[in-house]
Amino acid sequence: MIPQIRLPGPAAGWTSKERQAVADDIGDICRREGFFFVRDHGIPVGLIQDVYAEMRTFYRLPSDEKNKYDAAEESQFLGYRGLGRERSRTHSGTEACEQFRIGNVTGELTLPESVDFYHEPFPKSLELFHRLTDLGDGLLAACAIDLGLGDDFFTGYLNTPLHRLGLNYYGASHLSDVGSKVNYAMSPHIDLSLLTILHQDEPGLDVRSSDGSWSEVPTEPDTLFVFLADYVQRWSNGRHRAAPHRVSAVRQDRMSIQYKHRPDYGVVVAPLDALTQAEPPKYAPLDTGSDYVAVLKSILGT
Ligand SMILES: O=C(O)CCC(=O)C(=O)O
Ligand SMILES: [Fe+2]
Repeated sequence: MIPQIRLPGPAAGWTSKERQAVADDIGDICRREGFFFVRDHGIPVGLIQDVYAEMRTFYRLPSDEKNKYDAAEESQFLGYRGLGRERSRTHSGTEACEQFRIGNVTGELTLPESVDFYHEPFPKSLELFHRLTDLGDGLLAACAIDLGLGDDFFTGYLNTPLHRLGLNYYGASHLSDVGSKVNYAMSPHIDLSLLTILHQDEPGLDVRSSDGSWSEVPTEPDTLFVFLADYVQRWSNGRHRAAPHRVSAVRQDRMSIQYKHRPDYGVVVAPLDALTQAEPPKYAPLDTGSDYVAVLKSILGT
């Protein structure tokens, strides 16, 4: 059973007392499993439905239209990843889905088009992106409180953050179209983010608990699924757990919306001194700029 947390409404309006209450509610869960549902997050279900409508419109376009938005290092990996474009990190094939990313870019890298170009097909998605950024900030502050770091610990690393909204489409025939030899549509992984907030229109997401067992994440229209990811786990020296997840072999059309809350470009994430006194560092430092670009280049083959 996945825990469900009731939030005190839209995160942009949380008082420090409310943030503390959220920290009290999620702290134990973050330390044990790192995933949970949230209700009463203040994001209208209608907005989420509008995003699915935008996705349906986009993914029905002919390939040459979609490929105009092709994701590459030059686009800071915003844009479209067609079927067969993203390599699996765990097997020799590709992920069995089409994807689109919108989000922020960094001034430290160049972008050939205006960022608005990539947001053009997705105005409602951009609105959702901003609301999820508020929620990500609030949940991250609650994590920081639970870790004893103070609620604004992460804000210094979030000046021009590279948050991302992923819009994924898993078509009923995509697994066979890419000749997949494995029984899942997206390989098991943890996200390269601080935390991720996800909504799915159909089941398909599986999450791995700390005892190693996988369970299916149910679909609940008015709740969001939250899981912790690499950077929080690394920074906290594993005190907060990143949740491995995958997408099972999908036999019908399925869409997911995942918001990845990310720090600035070029932050070196390493276990914090304050959290490595009892235990030695378990994770190597990771650069949210060069290391992130290297991972994306390796999976997108650019
Ligand atoms: O589609 C999903 O439910 C999960 C996708 C995912 O894990 C990702 O894009 O990182
Ligand atoms: Fe993921």
